[in-house]
Amino acid sequence: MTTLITNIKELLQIRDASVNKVSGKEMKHLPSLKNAFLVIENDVITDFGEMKDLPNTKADKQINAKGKMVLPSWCDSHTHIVYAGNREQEFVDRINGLSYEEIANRGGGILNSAKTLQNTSEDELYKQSIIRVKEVMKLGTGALEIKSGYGLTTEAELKMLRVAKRIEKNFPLLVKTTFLGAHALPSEFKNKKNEYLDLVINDMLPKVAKENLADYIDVFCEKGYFSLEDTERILKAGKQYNLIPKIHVNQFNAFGGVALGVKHNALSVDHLEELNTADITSLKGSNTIPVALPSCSYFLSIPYTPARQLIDAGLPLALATDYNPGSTPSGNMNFVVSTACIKMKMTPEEAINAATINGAYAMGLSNECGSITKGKKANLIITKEVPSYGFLPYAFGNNHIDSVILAGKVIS
Ligand SMILES: N=CN[C@@H](CCC(=O)O)C(=O)O
Ligand SMILES: [Zn+2]
Repeated sequence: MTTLITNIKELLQIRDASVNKVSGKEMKHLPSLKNAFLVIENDVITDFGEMKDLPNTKADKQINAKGKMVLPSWCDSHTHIVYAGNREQEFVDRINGLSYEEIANRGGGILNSAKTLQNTSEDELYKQSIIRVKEVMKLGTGALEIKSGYGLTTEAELKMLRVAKRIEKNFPLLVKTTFLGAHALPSEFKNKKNEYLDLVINDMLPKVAKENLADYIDVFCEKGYFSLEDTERILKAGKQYNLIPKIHVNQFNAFGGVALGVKHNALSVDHLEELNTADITSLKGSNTIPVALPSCSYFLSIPYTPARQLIDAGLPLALATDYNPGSTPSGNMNFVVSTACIKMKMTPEEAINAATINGAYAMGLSNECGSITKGKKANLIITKEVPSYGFLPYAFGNNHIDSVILAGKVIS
């Protein structure tokens, strides 16, 4: 099956296959072609160029993108999209003055979601989760990292990851899965943190690995959750099963989580709302990419990750949603890109780079998606008629997507 897209006003994010991420000043550039065509064979991009060089291709399907932009679909490298129920009541509690921390200390927060999920069947969890998956696909997401961490028992953690694997199998998205058994300390283990870590390491982890349920390992490294020592124990245990770290650090406190991630060759360190000079220094020269989650900052009214400091220090930066019921009940990457420009002073070029090629890197998918490159998956966004690509983050909150192509097929 050959699909030909013609008359593209501007084809964005054209990259050579050798580019796996962009850093520092390079993030200001978004290579593009004006008045372009693109050819898809089955699910892969096979050719593109300027309309004047359009080959005599026999296409089964032709799409006229006159006045429209085409760009790679969003790569959302940090989500908790598999969850049960919601935490709308906590949202109202916060409006009425309670803090995120106070709610968690009362047994709300992650433990609240875990209780709901433990009492939800695998089929029901799948049913609830795919509503969100279908919604984010329509919003232009073509690659999704999915974490466990709302199970907190062996059975429930495995249930979450099996649901994530079913999503991978049944949808045209690229999916990577992450085991986050150390997301919060269940109340049964109060004052017995080491016993819970033993359970994560000696029971959950071997079972996750045996069923091949995870690509990455994550820990919520934060005061009141898991310390540097706890995090290191988990990362070392994950290494025995070839699970690469992708960790939650510096959401509320900066105390060395970034350097620890770098030391353990983390693929990414995520959140970073609190960041100090030592954190930036430790990232320099490493293969670890920082990931910012602006929708979380927006929803919780906490600081935004200092994107300018990171990029101006020559580092790469990725953007993701953090879609979850507590701190970010939204999986809209378009909103993330706009918010990064508006609140984090990223340029449209930087934000689009961060949400595509760098997002793909942050989930180990740079060979498969994140740019318009021959041989990469045909996961694309076709915008409505817009004056320029900068209009996408500028006219925030509006839907600029005309259609989404995933694995070579128009899905909406
Ligand atoms: N910070 C840790 N985990 C999630 C949210 C947890 C929750 O409130 O459910 C996050 O990334 O924000
Ligand atoms: Zn998260």
